[in-house]
Amino acid sequence: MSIGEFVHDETPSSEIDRLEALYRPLADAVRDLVDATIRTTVDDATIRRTQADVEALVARLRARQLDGPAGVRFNSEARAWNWGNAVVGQRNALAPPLHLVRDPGGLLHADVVLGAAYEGPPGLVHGGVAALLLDHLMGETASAGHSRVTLTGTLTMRYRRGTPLGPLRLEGRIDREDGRKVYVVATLADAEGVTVEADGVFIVPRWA
Ligand SMILES: CCCCCCCCCC(=O)SCCNC(=O)CCNC(=O)[C@H](O)C(C)(C)COP(=O)(O)OP(=O)(O)OC[C@H]1O[C@@H](n2cnc3c(N)ncnc32)[C@H](O)[C@@H]1OP(=O)(O)O
Repeated sequence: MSIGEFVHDETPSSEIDRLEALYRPLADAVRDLVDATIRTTVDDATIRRTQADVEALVARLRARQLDGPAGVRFNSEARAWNWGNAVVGQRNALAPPLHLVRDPGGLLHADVVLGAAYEGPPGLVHGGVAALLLDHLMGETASAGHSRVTLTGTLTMRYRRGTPLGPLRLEGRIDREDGRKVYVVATLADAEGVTVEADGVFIVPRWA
């Protein structure tokens, strides 16, 4: 990864707010489409008609688009946006998405509801999805409010019990720091308590 992928872009924060408000409902609708596609029991003809409709919508969006991924952009107001991010991308229907909340005292948390699209074992969250969400939350924790860039160096997960689909909470905090290494601990929990514990080393890369 090079620093060239973080692009300085002087789009005002108000315009980013406007674009978020425009795209978020579209991503929500596509997310709903994914869930409906998994769970529908309609007849074959309806499935085929829906497929044609979806293909027409895709063609409409492809009329004008970027050549590659959206990347990460930031302006001089310290506003950063990454439309396609796998966990928080506001235009990404694959992202749950996670809304991160910084608590006084350095804890970062997020409440999320995971549905059928995130299933691994029956009724349970896929282990890789749990790791994905925790990795992102921990990376954001290590970056200390976007004051520095950190990348995941080593991530360790302990799956204590299955995580049921439904409402969940993630929490992360910095345990300690040693030079460019930031040690983060985090949990994923349901209403009954912790299901996954994670600890990781996040590195401020030498190029940052
Ligand atoms: C601001 C926005 C916030 C958004 C948050 C998003 C969170 C998303 C999290 C991710 O998914 S990041 C993507 C997944 N991670 C990567 O792709 C990282 C790939 N690896 C690298 O880019 C480099 O290997 C890395 C930046 C991790 C380290 O390269 P450096 O050249 O900067 O490290 P260097 O070799 O100088 O080592 C510095 C220290 O870190 C230690 N270290 C290096 N790599 C490590 C590693 N992988 N695990 C643990 N420790 C590591 C190394 O031993 C050394 O310790 P000491 O100072 O004690 O000697």
